[in-house]
Amino acid sequence: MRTLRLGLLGCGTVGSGVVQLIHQRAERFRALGIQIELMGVLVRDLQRPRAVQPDLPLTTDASFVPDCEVLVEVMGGVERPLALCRDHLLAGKPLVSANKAMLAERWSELRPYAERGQLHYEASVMAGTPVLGPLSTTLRASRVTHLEALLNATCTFILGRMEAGEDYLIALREAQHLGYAEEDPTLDVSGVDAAQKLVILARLVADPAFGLGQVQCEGIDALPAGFFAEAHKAGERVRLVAELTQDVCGWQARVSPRRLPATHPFCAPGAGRNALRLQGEGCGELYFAGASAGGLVTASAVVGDLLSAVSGVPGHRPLPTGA
Ligand SMILES: NC(=O)C1=CN([C@@H]2O[C@H](COP(=O)(O)OP(=O)(O)OC[C@H]3O[C@@H](n4cnc5c(N)ncnc54)[C@H](OP(=O)(O)O)[C@@H]3O)[C@@H](O)[C@H]2O)C=CC1
Ligand SMILES: N[C@@H](CC=O)C(=O)O
Repeated sequence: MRTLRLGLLGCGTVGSGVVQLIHQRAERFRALGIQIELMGVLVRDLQRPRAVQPDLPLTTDASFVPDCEVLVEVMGGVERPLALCRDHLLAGKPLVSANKAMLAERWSELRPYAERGQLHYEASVMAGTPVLGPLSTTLRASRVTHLEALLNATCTFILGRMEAGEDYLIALREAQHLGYAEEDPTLDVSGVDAAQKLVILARLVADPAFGLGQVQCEGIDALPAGFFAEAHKAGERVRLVAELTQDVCGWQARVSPRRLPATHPFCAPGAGRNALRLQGEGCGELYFAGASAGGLVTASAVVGDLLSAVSGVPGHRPLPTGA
C-alpha cells in the first residue's frame, strides 16, 4: 500500500463533501494500492463551524502545498488559487479543480498543463453530471456542430421558484442557502458563471483557444420588464440558455434568458438540474442532464477525478490545435 500525499485547498460546500467522500470511498483508493494522507486543508477562518471530522488538518497556512503529490482546489477565486497551484503545476504534478472562474480567465497560463493532461476539472461544468469526460475522450471522433445547455443551477432554481410564485430575491437567498450559488452570487445571476462554463466546453469541442470575451452574455438579473410575466401568461418557461453555434463567421457563443415551451426538455422539473444537448457529426444528438450544484454532487466529480489522477489517467485535454 502506497501513501499518497494530498492537499485540499478549501473546505466549504464542495470541500466538505470531498472530505466526506474520500473517507467513504477509502476502499476504492485501497483497491488501487493507495492510502490517502491529507497533508493540509486550507481555509480562511479556523473558527467557522463546518460539518467535518474534528481531526481534519485544517489550517490557514499554505506551507504544506509543496509537499503534496496531488492538489485538490475547491476554494474559488482566480489569482489566489493560481498562485497556490503554480509551482505544483510547474513540477508536473496533477491538479483537480472545480474552479471554472480560474479555468475560464487564466487559460493562457493553464492551457499547457491541460494539454499535458495534468488538469482534471470535471466538476467545473455541470458539477456531478459528467460531460467534460465524454467530450474530451469518447466524443473526439465526432465533430460537434451545435451545443445548447442550462449551465447555472442557481438560475434554473430561481426561475423555477419564480414560476411557483416566489419572489426573485427570496429565491436567490434559498439558492445560497442550498449551496448552489457562488460566494458572489452576481456571477450566477449575471450569466458570467454560465459563460465561464461555456468557454470550458468550447475549448473541448470547438477551439482550444476560445476566450471568455467571445461569449455574448446576458443574465436573469436584468430581465426586460414583462419578459417573465408574458412568458408565464403564454404557458412558457424562462431559462438561462448557453449556446454554441457555428456560422460563416466561425463559432458564436451566447448566454441569454430564453422563453421555451413548457414541454421543452430544459423545463423538466428538478431544482439544481442542468442539461446539455449537443448535435455532432458522428455521435448524432446527445443529451446529458442531472443535478449540477451542491456539496456532495460536486464532490462526486472531484473525487472521481482524483481517482483518475491517482490511477495515472490524464485529465481533460482541450481539442488539439488545428483539429
Ligand atoms: N457549490 C457548488 O455547487 C459548486 C461549486 N463549484 C466551484 O467549487 C469551488 C468551491 O465552491 P464552494 O465550496 O461552493 O465555495 P465555498 O465558499 O463554500 O468554500 C470555499 C472554501 O475555500 C476557502 N477559501 C476561500 N478563499 C480562500 C483563501 N483566500 N484562502 C484560504 N481559503 C480560502 C474557504 O474558507 P472558509 O471556509 O474559512 O471561508 C472555504 O472553505 C468554486 O470554485 C466554485 O465555483 C463548482 C461546481 C459546483
Ligand atoms: N453557482 C454554480 C454552482 C455550480 O457550478 C451554479 O449555480 O451552477
